[in-house]
Amino acid sequence: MKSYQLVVIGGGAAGMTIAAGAASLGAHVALIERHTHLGGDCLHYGCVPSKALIEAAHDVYVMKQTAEKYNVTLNGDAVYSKTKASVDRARNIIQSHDGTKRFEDLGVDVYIGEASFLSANEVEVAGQLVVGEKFAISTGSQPIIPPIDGLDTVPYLTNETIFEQTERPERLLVIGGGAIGMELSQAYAHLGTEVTVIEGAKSLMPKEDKGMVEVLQRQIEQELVLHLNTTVTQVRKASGGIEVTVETDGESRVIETDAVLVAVGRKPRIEALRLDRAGVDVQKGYVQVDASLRTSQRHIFAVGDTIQSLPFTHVAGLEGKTVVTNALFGLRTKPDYRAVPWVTFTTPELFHLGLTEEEAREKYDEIKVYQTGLDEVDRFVINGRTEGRVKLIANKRGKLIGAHAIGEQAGEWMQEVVYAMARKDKVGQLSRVVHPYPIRGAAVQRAADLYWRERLFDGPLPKWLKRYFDWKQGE
Ligand SMILES: Cc1cc2nc3c(=O)[nH]c(=O)nc-3n(C[C@H](O)[C@H](O)[C@H](O)COP(=O)(O)OP(=O)(O)OC[C@H]3O[C@@H](n4cnc5c(N)ncnc54)[C@H](O)[C@@H]3O)c2cc1C
Ligand SMILES: NC(=O)c1ccc[n+]([C@@H]2O[C@H](COP(=O)([O-])OP(=O)(O)OC[C@H]3O[C@@H](n4cnc5c(N)ncnc54)[C@H](O)[C@@H]3O)[C@@H](O)[C@H]2O)c1
Repeated sequence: MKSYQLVVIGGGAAGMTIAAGAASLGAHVALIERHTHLGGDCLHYGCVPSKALIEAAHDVYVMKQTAEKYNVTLNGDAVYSKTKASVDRARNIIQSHDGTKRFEDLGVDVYIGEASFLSANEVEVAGQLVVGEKFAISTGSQPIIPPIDGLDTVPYLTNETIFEQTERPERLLVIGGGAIGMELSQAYAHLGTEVTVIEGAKSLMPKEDKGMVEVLQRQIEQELVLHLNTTVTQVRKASGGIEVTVETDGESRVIETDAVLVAVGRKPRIEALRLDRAGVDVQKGYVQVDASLRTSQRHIFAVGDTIQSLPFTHVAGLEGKTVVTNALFGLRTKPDYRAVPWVTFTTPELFHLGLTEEEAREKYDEIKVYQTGLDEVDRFVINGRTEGRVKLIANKRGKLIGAHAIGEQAGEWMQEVVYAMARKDKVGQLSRVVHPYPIRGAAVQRAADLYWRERLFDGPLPKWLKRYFDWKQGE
């Protein structure tokens, strides 16, 4: 039996941040991971392989578009083993930065095995007893598998298996039109797969600003088949592949496919932890925490995808840093979620910060919306990639409360708005930032310029100025 000042359970984005931070400050730390590798979902089954796949698929898409544009004939299809090699390469390199050795060098004891609480201060892992003064639960999440008749009779894919496929399916049916569904369905479509997406809701990506989703939907519908407001009622093996029965407005139809990807959301991975034995409260499947990320047992913290905050790697990191100081020094600091952006890496990219227009209208009596199409921004015109828009949302005093964009590389050039929101800037301040001509970020400035145009030209000022200049002329 060994005892530690801090025991971190789960070696993903949040757990690695906590273990490295606490050990660097000199604490005695244990890090427990059920897989033989650290890195968590983001590195092995999430962000990294998905972005590598998207990038490879994007290369193929751009290559085909470019060939068509310049009248070049391409022979043959992209070989999937090369795409898979890009995915493996990205994972391997990043894994080498985040391997067990890095943590052992920092003085962390790494335990490999699935942890379960025996009591509020003891966990068992691979037959060993580990005792802790403080604990951090960072065990992440797992895919939700909907109760669809026959789904378990076919080898359906999830984010945990799709990146291991060595062959590209000719036909892919994706259940769920959210972040994973959109990113992966489009990537496979770009690689040449015939893709069908089944989304239960009336629109794609319900958490996103509607104006942005409209643009995405227009693009997506050119590349794959989309069924909204549709449910899957049955899945079964057939001689030619897999038959999926779907229902829209009471009407059934059967779709034949070679593979099915389930992407209908995620839930915390906490069953194995036996939180009941530690006395940690769980509600609706999430670990309950207060604003300082303490659970119902004050010495046990929970972070990342196990709690009901924002399920992103950068948020897991933000929460992990908060836990280091709170657990080691007994502080009550809170993660600041006010300026947390996220990006869906579709083509074009979808950027989200703060309130959507729909949420802002519900929350405030009066809001201001400043938006511009990318066809009004020179760099997008030059590149011939004008599909997209930027929307800045402000309260009646002009303070930024939301920002959304869809466009080529929107995740990169919208970052200046995150800085502005974190500084509690007004929209007008973004207009004063000098942007080198002709970068894509000028789209932000162009939308922000509308703030001044409204103030200067839509009010009484132009009338007064006209009178003044008429008077001067007549002097
Ligand atoms: C396909 C996909 C794409 C994504 N893309 C992005 C993206 O582009 N950007 C972004 O910000 N987010 C993305 N995400 C979300 C992101 O992956 C998660 O929000 C992030 O990984 C959460 O970090 P975490 O530390 O909470 O959990 P994880 O990174 O999943 O780490 C949890 C770790 O705990 C381990 N564990 C679980 N139970 C136990 C146990 N009992 N004992 C020991 N160890 C245990 C797991 O094996 C895992 O290693 C994506 C997710 C998916 C599925
Ligand atoms: N770029 C990124 O940052 C990124 C990328 C991928 C995933 N993620 C993270 O992973 C999380 C999970 O992604 P996800 O796509 O699984 O979930 P999601 O919540 O984003 O989307 C799930 C979708 O499935 C639909 N749905 C639910 N049940 C259904 C059913 N039975 N039939 C048809 N449709 C159904 C929902 O209406 C929703 O649109 C995201 O919330 C996000 O935080 C992030």
